Amino acid sequence: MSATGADLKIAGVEAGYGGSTVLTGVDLHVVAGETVALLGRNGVGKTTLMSTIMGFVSTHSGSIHVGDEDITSLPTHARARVGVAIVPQGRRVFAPLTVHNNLRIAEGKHSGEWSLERIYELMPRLRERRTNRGDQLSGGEQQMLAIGRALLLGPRVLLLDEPSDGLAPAIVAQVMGIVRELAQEGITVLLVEQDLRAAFSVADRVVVMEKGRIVHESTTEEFRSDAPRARRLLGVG
Ligand SMILES: Nc1ncnc2c1ncn2[C@@H]1O[C@H](COP(=O)(O)OP(=O)(O)OP(=O)(O)O)[C@@H](O)[C@H]1O
Repeated sequence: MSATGADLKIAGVEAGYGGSTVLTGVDLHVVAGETVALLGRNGVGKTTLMSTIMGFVSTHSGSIHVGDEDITSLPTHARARVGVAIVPQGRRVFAPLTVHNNLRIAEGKHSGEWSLERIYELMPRLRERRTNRGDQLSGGEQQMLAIGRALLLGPRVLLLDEPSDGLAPAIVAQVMGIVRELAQEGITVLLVEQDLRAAFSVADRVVVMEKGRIVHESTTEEFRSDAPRARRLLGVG
């Protein structure tokens, strides 16, 4: 059956590394079941926001809620239990392990509705490659494996950090097709993406970060209809 997404509410979040503040007051509400693309120039804090939602980076002030639960001070493993999972930038699959074992490690921890069988149904390529090691996979296959590992945690909110990075256009389209299917399942998706075409192909809404805060929010359609504004916000040609 379909997974139920949860609201992700970020209010006044300031966070950073050691003494330096990267997020300077992020307000963002992703509604349950929505797919939001988080865009912005390099270094504005997109990955830092993802890391802060996961608890890899601690929040200095403000709050993060998933559904009714305040996760602001929870350790990462407890956030995962509440239903937040990340597909990190760079994929980070276990190179020496087979596809199957990469998935089985994640499977042990989950309580959700994603079985290994369901992952293989969603991404048949992984079933074909199940006895291959992580480091024998193509970039696209690694991305699918990283998505599979996150799904086995039973997420209500799924964070994807630049899933198209380094992939050929045809493979990007395939990965975005998978993201669309997850959205159709009702999972809440927050997607950091440099490939605008890819982002637009899945996102209901677009939010743009600049200097550690959200400076623009609109529907994808509205964002696309104003190319000069998009160029100004993203610094792209
Ligand atoms: N582990 C870290 N330790 C210290 N500073 C960091 C760390 N990671 C990122 N930063 C700094 O935080 C700022 C925001 O970086 P972040 O990676 O969040 O931006 P981004 O918008 O995701 O950029 P990109 O699109 O290049 O990934 C940058 O100034 C960066 O140098």
